[in-house]
Amino acid sequence: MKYRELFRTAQEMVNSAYAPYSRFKVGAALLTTTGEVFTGVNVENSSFGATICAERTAYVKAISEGHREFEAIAVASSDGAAFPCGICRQFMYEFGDELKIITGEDEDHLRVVEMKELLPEGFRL
Ligand SMILES: O=c1ccn([C@H]2C[C@H](O)[C@@H](CO)O2)c(=O)[nH]1
Ligand SMILES: [Zn+2]
Repeated sequence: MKYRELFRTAQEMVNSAYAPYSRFKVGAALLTTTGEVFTGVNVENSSFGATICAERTAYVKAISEGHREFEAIAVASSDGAAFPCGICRQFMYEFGDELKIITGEDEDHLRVVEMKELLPEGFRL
């Protein structure tokens, strides 16, 4: 299953997270509609509000390389299933409400949900 592999890529990223404050490490793997994968981790900061989540790191990398269309994002953490936070939901909604979000405790317990379920009636200009 393609999403299983994407989730494994997210899991492989967890150790690269910079999370000295929360110790909650997150890895993400973002699949474009043309088949490229961009990874990301959470990067925390002494000024806590400056922290960027793994999901947005992956998006920023992909968008800055010219990509705009995304099929799915897998999210893995050092401590069980992680669903994207509210800021990330809004950030990702900008690029489509049909994105699949793959998360779970491990690759045998994956959940696949759609962006429009995570952020119904989302805001877009
Ligand atoms: O889906 C999530 C949820 C949380 N975090 C990060 C932000 C912060 O560094 C830490 C604790 O909230 O986890 C993510 O990267 N993605
Ligand atoms: Zn977030």
